[in-house]
Amino acid sequence: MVKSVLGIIGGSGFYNLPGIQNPHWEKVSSPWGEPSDDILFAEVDGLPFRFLPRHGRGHRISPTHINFRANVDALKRAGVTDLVSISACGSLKDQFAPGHFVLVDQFIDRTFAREKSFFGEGCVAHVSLAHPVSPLLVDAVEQACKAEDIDHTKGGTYLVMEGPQFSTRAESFLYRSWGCDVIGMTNMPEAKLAREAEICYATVAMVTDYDCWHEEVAHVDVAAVLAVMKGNTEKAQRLVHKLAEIFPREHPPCPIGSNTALDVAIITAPEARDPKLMAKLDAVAGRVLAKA
Ligand SMILES: CSC[C@H]1O[C@H](OP(=O)(O)O)[C@H](O)[C@@H]1O
Ligand SMILES: Nc1ncnc2[nH]cnc12
Repeated sequence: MVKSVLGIIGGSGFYNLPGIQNPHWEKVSSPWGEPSDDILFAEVDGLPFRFLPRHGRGHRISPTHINFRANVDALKRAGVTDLVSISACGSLKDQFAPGHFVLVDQFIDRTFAREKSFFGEGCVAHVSLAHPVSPLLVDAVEQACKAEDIDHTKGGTYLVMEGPQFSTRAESFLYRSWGCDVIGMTNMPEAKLAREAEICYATVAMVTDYDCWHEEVAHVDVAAVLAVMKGNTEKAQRLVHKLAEIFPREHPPCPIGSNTALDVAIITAPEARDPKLMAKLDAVAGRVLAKA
């Protein structure tokens, strides 16, 4: 049995986790460049725990400039088996009011200025993203929400926009017409890269605003986001503590194969693979490369 290592990526407003046992920040180097920050290593009742602030402490990095590959690779090197993203988002549905948490299960990726794969020239891979989040991990997050009495909905589609500007009203209405539930700027390519790295992934999308489609609510700005974010972060920190407390110490196999995604993904013949790229893939694809 594989031992679980729980990783959290903290989004806007969530840059640290007070009250955790044996915390220390460690620099984890990655061949994919600079991660957003050092990683906070800690333990919760024997469960290894890792935390990375997505925008860096002090919120220095905008969505487009986050090095998602370095972040996911560094978390993989830090041993993470399960990764929960905690994200601020806009709501595209009346029933998801500010303060509500949506445990997203689908994404539409509209980003266009980001590196989206560890693979490419010298080794081509196509992982499945039909089910981008890992059901057992979402179940555990939901259990923690219930235990902490956090108002939440399981399931929902997160539209990922490039940003950093918020949407136009026409865009907001378009995404509503597509049936999307929430909107943000960060969960792609993060979810794609987690799948390539065989890390189980889930997202807690914490609603801060109604974007700009609502007839009775002013369009989103940073002040509106900040006004709700503090309360959301306090709830998210409680949620993370509870999740770590209840999380299975032995990692169950993922029913959708998140942790074996590369078994059927790499198409490049072994003799045609670029040794330089293969060296960079040592952490992400180590499990399958060791077998080859
Ligand atoms: C400060 S509001 C916009 C900002 O917040 C969200 O980031 P994160 O997912 O890291 O919480 C959103 O995607 C934008 O990057
Ligand atoms: N309305 C919105 N659009 C994109 N990202 C967001 N993050 C928080 N609110 C958002």
